Formats: sequence, structure tokens, C-alpha cells
Amino acid sequence: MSSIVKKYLDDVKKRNPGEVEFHQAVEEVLESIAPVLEKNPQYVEAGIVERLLEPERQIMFRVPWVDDKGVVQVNRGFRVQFNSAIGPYKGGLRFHPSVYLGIIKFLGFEQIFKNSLTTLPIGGGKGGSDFDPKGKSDAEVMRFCQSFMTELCKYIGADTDVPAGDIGVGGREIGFMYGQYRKIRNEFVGVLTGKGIGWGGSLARTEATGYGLIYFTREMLKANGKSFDGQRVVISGSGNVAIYACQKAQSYGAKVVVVSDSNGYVIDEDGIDVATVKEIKEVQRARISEYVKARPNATYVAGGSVWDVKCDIALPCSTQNDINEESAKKLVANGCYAVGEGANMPCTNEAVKYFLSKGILVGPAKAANAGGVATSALEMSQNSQRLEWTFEEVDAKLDSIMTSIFKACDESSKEFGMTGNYVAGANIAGFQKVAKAMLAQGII
Ligand SMILES: NC(=O)C1=CN([C@@H]2O[C@H](COP(=O)(O)OP(=O)(O)OC[C@H]3O[C@@H](n4cnc5c(N)ncnc54)[C@H](O)[C@@H]3O)[C@@H](O)[C@H]2O)C=CC1
Ligand SMILES: O=C(O)CCC(=O)C(=O)O
Repeated sequence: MSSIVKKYLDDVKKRNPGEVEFHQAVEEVLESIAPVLEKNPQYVEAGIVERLLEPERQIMFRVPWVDDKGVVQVNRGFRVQFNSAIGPYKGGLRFHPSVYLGIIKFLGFEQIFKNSLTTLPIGGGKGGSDFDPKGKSDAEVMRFCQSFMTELCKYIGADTDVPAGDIGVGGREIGFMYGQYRKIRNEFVGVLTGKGIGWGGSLARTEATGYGLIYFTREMLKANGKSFDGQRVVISGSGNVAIYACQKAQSYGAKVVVVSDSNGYVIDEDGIDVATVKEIKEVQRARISEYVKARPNATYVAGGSVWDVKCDIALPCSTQNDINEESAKKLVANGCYAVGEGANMPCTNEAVKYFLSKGILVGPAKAANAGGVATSALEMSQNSQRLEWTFEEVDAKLDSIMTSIFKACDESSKEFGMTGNYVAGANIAGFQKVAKAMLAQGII
């Protein structure tokens, strides 16, 4: 680690104690951009890195609501507005019991570079709550969302900060939050993305992160003389990203044999049936163990690691730090040669280093899962124009954005002598656009 990287990292740890996921995300970016800083002393002189590491604003608030038994519950809400040098803050909201400031900051920090890579004018932000939607009734989720938005609406706006979904926040939650925003502010604007079709949503936003992951991975495979056709794929997760990644990978001839949730995973050697997963997760909101009832040839494994299952291509689409060094070694030993990160930071830094040392292709999250936020930006454009584009139009734009993101990662990796290291390429390309904008806009 170079001395300047060590200095920045020590400082971040001191100023943000206990926020281990944030430290991890920062370390990966700093290591990648060290050669850029060496070549561009003007960035160091202008304090670009110190300013990037400090969010422009972080908001924490109380979210009181009443459950179905009439008992008052209190959760904590967050919105971290990290960097707006290239556009309004943009990034999802995560509702999960594990949420605390360190998680939201790692996600918000990553979002700066991801959004920069999309080629669209969006800054980085993220938010959420430690609320757990699992096991709650629709009425409870609605009351929580209304209370959350009653406070959040003071800080967001269509040209200021535009939240969307993430883990635990899908169409239902966006609907409840949008309704509350509209009631309080009395305006119908594109303040949230991931809205429903017919009230400001964009066709293909639901599919965008999963499809985008496959478009990016397709380009990465193509550049290395490979393709999805006939390949055995393992996916972790069975939520929004996992479902549509599975569907698109299968359309390219891959055989997806595993999906999972936080309780366990299913193996279906006939290929995962997407319609069954959608019914279980999007309609019944049940556990993935239900899958074997509809597909008796499949097997359910309680607990365990999906990464023990042999595959050619691994697509982690659940949560952070899903693949550690031990899982990485197992994957490589079993013949896996490519990893496409659908989730945010699904591999530990040690796992990524191990993969790269073995010549495994790694499509890093900031680039590979940027299709969701890119399509959110397309939703914002449609809202501003008061127009709706067709599914085919949006999907074609998404495909071309993912293709250009891969090209940017590839070119940056080559420019800095790290050919094929798309992790470094993504960090460098994402950083440079933001750094240039910050330099031009003065010390603010
Ligand atoms: N929805 C989107 O547009 C985008 C999502 N992402 C990332 O993709 C990942 C998945 O998000 P979504 O599919 O939207 O969420 P989701 O709520 O639809 O699904 C989350 C999935 O991850 C699993 N999961 C969650 N926590 C887990 C844990 N601690 N251990 C094991 N499994 C766990 C759940 O069981 C579920 O299958 C997250 O890392 C998210 O940040 C990234 C870019 C955009
Ligand atoms: O669509 C968005 O604005 C946010 C997507 C997101 O949260 C992410 O890219 O991790």
C-alpha cells in the first residue's frame, strides 16, 4: 500500500470508527486510484480525495409507527448525500435489520463512482432504515413507509436527491413512499424512481439491474473469447437482481442451477424456473424452500454456501461480503472462471485479490450492477419530458450503456498498465470524471 493511500485510509478509520464496510469500500477504491493520483498531483493539491471521503451531508432521523397490535415501534432512518459534483444525489433505500450508518456510507460511497460510470448526470447517495419488512403486513409496511417519507421529504427533490429501491424496498414500498411525498408536497414529480407503470415509472426498470449485469458480463466474456452459451451458472439471492439476471442469462443459453435466500439454497439441475421464483418471492413473499414443492426434481439445502456448488460463472446477487477468500478458493478449485457482481460489494477485498491473482474475470459491482441506477436516470429523463418510452427503447439504451461501461473499464485498466483488471478500471474511470468536475467547481 502506497504511503498516500495509507494516510487517507488511516484518516478515514479514525474519523469513522466502527464503520467496517465503509472502510472496506474506501480501501478498494484508494488502492485502485493511487496511480491516478501520482500522475495528477493537482487532485492531491485540491484535496479531492479528502473531500470525496466526507459525505456532503448525512441525515439520521426517528421513524415512529404503530404495528397491527397497536404497539408503537421506533426505527432509525438514514440518507447520506455523498457527492453531487456531477448531478443530483441518486441511490436506493435499503430496509433491512442490519442497516446502520456504516452500511449506508459504503453504499453511498460506491454509488458516486457507479453513477459516474453510467455516462449520465447523477451524483451519489444512499439511504434506508433498520426496519425489517419480513413478516410485516401490508398495512404495517405502509405505515412505516409513510412515517419514513414524512421526514425524508424535507431533504429530497426531483433536482436535489432522487431515492429508489434496494434490499427490502421494491414496488410496494416505493408506492407507499411516493403517495406520502405527493400528499405532503402537493407535487407530482420524479422524486423517486422505480415507480409503477402508469404513474411515472419506466418500463424495464424492474428488470434493469439483472439484465444490465448480464449485458456487462456478456461483454467481459466476449472480450476474453467466451460467452454464456452452455455455461453453468450459480446465483446467490432470489430477489429483484437475481431473478432478472437468471432470466437474461438463460436467454443467452446459460444453465442457471442455483438461487438462494438468507435461509438456504435450491439446486435445480434442469435449470432454475424463473416463473416459480417470481411467484414465491414477488407474489407470496415466501422462502425459497417453497421452490421444491413446484419443482420436485430440485433439492433444497438449508444453510450452507451456494459457492460450494460447481459452476463456470458465479453471479453474487444477494448482499455484501457474500464471497470471502475461502469461498473464492472453493469456486476456483471447482473451475469457476468468471464472477459478475450483481450485489454491492459481494466479494471481500481478499476474495477479489485472490480471483485476480488466479486470472479469474471479475466484473465489479460498480460497473456490473450499474444498469439499475442507469435506468433510474432514464426514468428521470422520461419524467422531465412527461413522456414514456417503450420497453424496447429503454432496454436498448440499457444494453448500450452497459457495453460502454465495460469499454470504459477495459480502456482504463489498459491505460494504467493493469489490462484485464476491471476492478481497477471501474474505480479509475468512475473517479476521474468526478475528480475533474470537483476540480472545475472549486473548493466547496
Ligand atoms: N435493486 C436494484 O436495482 C439494485 C440492487 N443492487 C444490489 O443488489 C443486491 C440485491 O438487491 P435486490 O435484489 O434489489 O434486493 P431484494 O430485497 O429484492 O433481494 C435481496 C436478496 O438477497 C437475499 N439476502 C439479503 N440479505 C441477505 C443476507 N444477509 N444473507 C443472505 N442473503 C441475503 C434475500 O434473501 C434476497 O434473495 C443488493 O446488494 C443491492 O444493494 C445493486 C444495484 C441496483
Ligand atoms: O436506481 C437507483 O437509483 C438506485 C440503485 C441502487 O441503489 C444501486 O445502484 O445500488
